[in-house]
Amino acid sequence: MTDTLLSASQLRLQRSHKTVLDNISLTLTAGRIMTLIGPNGCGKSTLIRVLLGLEQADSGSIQRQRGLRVGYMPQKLSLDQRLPLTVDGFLRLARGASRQRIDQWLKRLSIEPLRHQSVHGLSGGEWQRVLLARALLSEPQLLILDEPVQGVDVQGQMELYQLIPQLRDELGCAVLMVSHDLHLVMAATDEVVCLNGHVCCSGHPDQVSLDPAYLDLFGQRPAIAHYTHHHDHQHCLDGHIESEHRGGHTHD
Ligand SMILES: Nc1ncnc2c1ncn2[C@@H]1O[C@H](COP(=O)(O)OP(=O)(O)OP(=O)(O)O)[C@@H](O)[C@H]1O
Repeated sequence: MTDTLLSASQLRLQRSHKTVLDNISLTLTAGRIMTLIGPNGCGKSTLIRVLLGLEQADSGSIQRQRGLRVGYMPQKLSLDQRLPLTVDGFLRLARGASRQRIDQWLKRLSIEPLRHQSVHGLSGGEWQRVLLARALLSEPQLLILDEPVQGVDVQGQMELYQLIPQLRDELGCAVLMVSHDLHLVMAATDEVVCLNGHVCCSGHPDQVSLDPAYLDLFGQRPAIAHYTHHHDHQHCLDGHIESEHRGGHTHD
């Protein structure tokens, strides 16, 4: 099947006598978004590292499409604080970086004004967008995002989860992402895999949210009441209001 970019079969991995991954199989297909969800320590990041080839499973197999271009946004990236590095300089270090692509993704992700800023002074949300830009520089066929919204405020989380399907449409890529909250990613995913060492359940988010295995793991949570704020204008990154979008109220 030509649309299959990566397929993993019966992955098992033990660390210090603990079974971290137990009989995991999954298939990533062009144009589809898969979300891994599960409690802390259930093996999400380890699975991603195994799929990326950064860690070796004890058994099982992984087949990748030949020459597959993968963009990876890690959960953590530690940079030496003593290293003077601007956003532009950081992005230029990435695989696939070219002047044109850096310009393109800085604009597309609305972080152009950060270009000459030090990476060490960025807010959590700004840093996540820079990491996303870095993952996109190789024009990936498969985009892997390990907790892309950590450190991002609720409004920013919504915006990022809206952006991900848009990027999928623009690039035609597959997306594999890790999230802690099924309700937040509901609209931004085609398939959810609920992990707890093994695959507890998987399928469309509507199905998974009602699956007894999911409810066992996460409990019968009350529906989350999201605060929805209908903004009638847009802000620049420095906090000013963009005048063409200014609506019925103003800020100091
Ligand atoms: N090298 C190792 N030695 C021992 N245990 C390990 C090793 N690597 C991972 N583990 C354990 O494997 C489990 C899965 O870790 P992993 O980071 O994949 O979880 P996660 O689902 O991504 O967690 P979180 O949501 O907190 O990021 C954890 O219990 C972790 O302690």
